[in-house]
Amino acid sequence: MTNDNTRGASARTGAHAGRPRQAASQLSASLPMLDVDDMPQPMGTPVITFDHVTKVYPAQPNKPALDDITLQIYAGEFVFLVGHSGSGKSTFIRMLIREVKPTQGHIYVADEDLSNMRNWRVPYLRRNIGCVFQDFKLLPNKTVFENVAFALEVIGKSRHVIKTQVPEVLRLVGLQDKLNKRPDQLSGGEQQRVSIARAIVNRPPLLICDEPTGNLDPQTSRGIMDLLERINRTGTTVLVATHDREMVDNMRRRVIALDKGHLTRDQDRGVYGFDV
Ligand SMILES: Nc1ncnc2c1ncn2[C@@H]1O[C@H](COP(=O)(O)OP(=O)(O)OP(=O)(O)O)[C@@H](O)[C@H]1O
Repeated sequence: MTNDNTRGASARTGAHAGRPRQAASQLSASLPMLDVDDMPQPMGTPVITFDHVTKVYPAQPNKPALDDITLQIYAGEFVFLVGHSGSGKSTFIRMLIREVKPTQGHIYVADEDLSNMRNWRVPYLRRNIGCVFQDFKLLPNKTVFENVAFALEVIGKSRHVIKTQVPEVLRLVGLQDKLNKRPDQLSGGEQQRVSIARAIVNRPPLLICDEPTGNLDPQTSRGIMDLLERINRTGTTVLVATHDREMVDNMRRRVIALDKGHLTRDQDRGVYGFDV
């Protein structure tokens, strides 16, 4: 596959050498919530920078999971990460939340270099990144309200904040009538809405979704993508790793394609583009 990089030059330049480091508590402030009407143009400070990032897992020393990836994602963008199974999408995401460190190169989230980040700062990083996974990861014995509230409790938010923000976010995802249901009393689409509500209840500037529609039928998937698009319109940067060809082709957002660990395409208003 050819490297079809159609992004503007400004989206690919800008090494971080010499930039001041920021305290973890300043991450939110440095990732402004933009008021975005349409598709935002790359501008301002990148939310995510990959600077010649390579990841080699010890179990596969001759086959990098990611190989020399350089790219930037800006505040307010909606980006699809696509590629065959094993192309490196999950590794890309796991590195962003510092579950995995690069073997070479640097990753910056809001100017903070994750390679040098002290372990005690990692929870502060993760407060600023909402995560949604294919398998929802809800707590089965807690209600919808409690599942979302838990995300605020663990970071020490007051009962007043919880009482205000949880119903508000559940209204946003259309679950205001299901506050007292347990996950096993909900459909797959509703469970995914709970997990999205949990991911955004603390208003993170960055939302990362790994196969958010992988377990859902096409109509339910469209509802989830509409919701992600609405969240993006409030200014949240959204990164979605997916195999969902129909969704990517319909939404025509930025597409970053990986193939065997290589960045093969980075396209505005892109398409899924792989033969099945
Ligand atoms: N913990 C690990 N140890 C060794 N190799 C790994 C590990 N995790 C992933 N890999 C390898 O790294 C490569 C990229 O895997 P990754 O899971 O990032 O791909 P993916 O695109 O997310 O795949 P999928 O769509 O199936 O989830 C694969 O060759 C995989 O076997």
